[in-house]
Amino acid sequence: MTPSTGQTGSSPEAISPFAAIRRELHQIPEPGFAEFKTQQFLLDYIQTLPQERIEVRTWRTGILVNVKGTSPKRRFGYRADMDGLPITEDTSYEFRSTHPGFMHACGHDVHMSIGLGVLTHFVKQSINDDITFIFQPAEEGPGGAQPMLESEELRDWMPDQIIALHIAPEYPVGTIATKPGILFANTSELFIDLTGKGGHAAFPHLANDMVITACQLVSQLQTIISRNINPLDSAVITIGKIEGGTKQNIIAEKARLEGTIRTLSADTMTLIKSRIESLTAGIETSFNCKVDIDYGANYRQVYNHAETTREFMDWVKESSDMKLIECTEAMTGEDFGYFLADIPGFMFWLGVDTPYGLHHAKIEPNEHAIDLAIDLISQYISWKSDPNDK
Ligand SMILES: CC(=O)N[C@@H](CCC[C@H](N)C(=O)O)C(=O)O
Repeated sequence: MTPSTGQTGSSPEAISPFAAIRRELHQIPEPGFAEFKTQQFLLDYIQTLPQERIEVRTWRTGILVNVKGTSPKRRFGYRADMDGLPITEDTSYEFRSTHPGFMHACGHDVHMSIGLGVLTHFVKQSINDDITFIFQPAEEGPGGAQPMLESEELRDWMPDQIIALHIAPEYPVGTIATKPGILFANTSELFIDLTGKGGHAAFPHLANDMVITACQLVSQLQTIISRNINPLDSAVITIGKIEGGTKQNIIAEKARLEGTIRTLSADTMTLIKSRIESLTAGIETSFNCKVDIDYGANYRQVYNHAETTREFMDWVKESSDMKLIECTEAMTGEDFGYFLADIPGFMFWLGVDTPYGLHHAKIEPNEHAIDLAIDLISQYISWKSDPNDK
């Protein structure tokens, strides 16, 4: 765990221990609730720390660590997500994913290594209050936050205030961005199965072609955004995957659309789902087919606690070396929203300065952000836990 190669593997620049950990994690991305190697890697690292003031529990493929304070009055929480994405990596790294077809393309390797860094800090340097470190599986789906919050394992280590971060490719290293109130959207996955009548390519009049039907439906779905949503509101429907048919000269009996819906309000989500159901009912009639809709995982919005977030933002401006941007909300989703529904706290964007966006096969977050984030969060929690304060 002491690689001496640089950011892309081609430079001889030395890297920090937590950037080295990130590289180890980067090589073993796993799907939600199958983060077995990731869990073991984290447990192995935690085992190397002094054990006197920590307790460790596992929950499915997640991990909870309790760091005991010296005279606790409250409990802070840091949450990191653990899962990778089904993307074939195309970075210039020497430490690319060793799991074909999977990649940490959403920064969860960075989030976890920052979690280990902050944990290491507080194991070595005690504070008054307790801290729960939450390594949460399945953020990309089907969603680990909600069941983890309901788990026995978390119940007596439930934080009074919680923090999480997400890497932001578009911001420079040394920058964080956040805002009070809504930061990330409400999301719903969307899976639509179309079943018609297959047939010979030469006899379209004897079949009900689900490729044509799927194309029509994709176009109709976009009219919900352009024609049914108030232009002063915001919503997104993205169909990210289409499957259909079996061969070029066979009319497709089946097609499947896979996508996601994003809204800034719960009411708009309800409206969109109702419009999808009306449009698909019309598709059933006009294309003489069967349509099945599955909304998959639904995440509630990430809503930053106003007072706590404003206090953090003021502290960053006055007491840290990081540059703070008060950003606008984004249509990304995050099941950390479930934590924030129960516990005051906030999420912030961490600048990692890379030209490729989240979920891109070429994304290469700048690892210098890791140590900056570890320092920032450690200092903030220490400040909050100071008995002379608040
Ligand atoms: C930060 C980020 O990229 N989050 C994901 C969360 C996925 C939620 C769910 N699987 C969905 O697609 O609705 C995102 O895609 O925004």
